[in-house]
Amino acid sequence: MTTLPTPVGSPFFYYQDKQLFVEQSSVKALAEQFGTPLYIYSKAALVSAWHAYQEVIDTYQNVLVCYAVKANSNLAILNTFAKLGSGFDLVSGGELMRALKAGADPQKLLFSGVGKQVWEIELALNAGIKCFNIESIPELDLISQVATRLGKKAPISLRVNPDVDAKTHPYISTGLKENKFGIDINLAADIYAKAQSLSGIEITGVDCHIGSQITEISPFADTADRLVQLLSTLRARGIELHHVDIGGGLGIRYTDEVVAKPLDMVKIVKDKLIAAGFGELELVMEPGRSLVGNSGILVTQVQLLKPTEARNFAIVDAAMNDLIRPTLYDAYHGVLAVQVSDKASEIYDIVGPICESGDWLAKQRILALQTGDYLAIESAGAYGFAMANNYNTRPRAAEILVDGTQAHLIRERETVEQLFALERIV
Ligand SMILES: Cc1ncc(COP(=O)(O)O)c(C=O)c1O
Ligand SMILES: N[C@@H](CCCC[NH3+])C(=O)O
Repeated sequence: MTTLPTPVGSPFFYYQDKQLFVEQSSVKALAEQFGTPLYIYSKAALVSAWHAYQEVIDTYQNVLVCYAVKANSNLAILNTFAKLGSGFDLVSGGELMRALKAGADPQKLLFSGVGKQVWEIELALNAGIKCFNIESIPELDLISQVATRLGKKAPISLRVNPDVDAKTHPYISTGLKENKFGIDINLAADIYAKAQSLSGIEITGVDCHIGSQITEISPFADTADRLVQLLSTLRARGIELHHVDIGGGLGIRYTDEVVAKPLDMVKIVKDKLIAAGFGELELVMEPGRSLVGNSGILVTQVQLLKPTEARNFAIVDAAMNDLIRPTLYDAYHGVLAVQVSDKASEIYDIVGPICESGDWLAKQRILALQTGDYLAIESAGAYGFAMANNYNTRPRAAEILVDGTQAHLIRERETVEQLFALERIV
């Protein structure tokens, strides 16, 4: 008897007759129809992930969830969340244009990031976004100048760096003193006082984001303690805010992680705010990965098997340019056979065709493989396609959104001609 693997994270990916399905659609049929490498997202999984945040909104009312566009910025994904009522957290003018194109409400847009440029600030001011999350004093001055020139006031939060340990991978931790992000929380009260005196600035909130793929609640609790201290200092100085933005960062299950629900995390933060007399402030959140990560897979086809003395390599048609997380963070992604075989299993490293030793997607996985088989790389909905690139002149993959039995092509596969269309021989 062949035991079927268990997909992680979402019930919308499952096996039926040894075949992997996304909702009511066969992954093999989609791979044959659209080719590989292929990103496939489940609409039901996206909506279900949103519902975990809707539960927070329903429980506490005065809550705004702003999906972090960087995690997966496809217009169809943004539109799905916009229709569910989501706002968006943006880090570039490009993301702002995407969000507007996808139907975002400008009043639910946040602009984060350490290096906002003048054209991006102008675009955001003219769109009438909810808030700029400010990361430094020079940025505060710049935004005030641009707003004054346009005859506007820029609504701002200071992104404070609470110096808490998010207990995650160092490359995706952002709330420690040595990270480039945010403003030292101990300096924030004075900078708010300065902001009050700037002609182009309207203070509306405080913001923080301590890192990504956080699985424990305690770093959020520590952050809430630090925020409450700051809010009290500001109140004593006569500065009242409208909202508290606790950022994103909740993790997902890649293997066996047990991750807190958004409501459980928010309850701890809200309890602290309420106890300190700040319960009436609007709560803003910027989740990315937890809304999309386990809603997507990357499907790839085995090109050939290459046994060597040290390793069995399965060389597949997806590579580090399609999904860079293993190479960049040593990240683990589950690998599922799209069609489970009764043949004997072996241990494989799943690698791409790119000329880098770091070009691997998974190591030491037990699989029964032959040339032509399809594999699904799990938990690829967040920071997958969004971080894809064209290294080795590889066109980026197509993207499909499955809704029940229907599959919508939401991004065509790039062509090689498109990759050099902007280049000139001189
Ligand atoms: C400012 C900001 N907000 C939100 C996010 C989304 O984070 P996550 O995908 O971990 O929820 C990020 C990325 O980590 C970020 O840098
Ligand atoms: N790209 C990272 C997350 C970074 C989040 C950006 N602040 C990842 O794949 O895990």
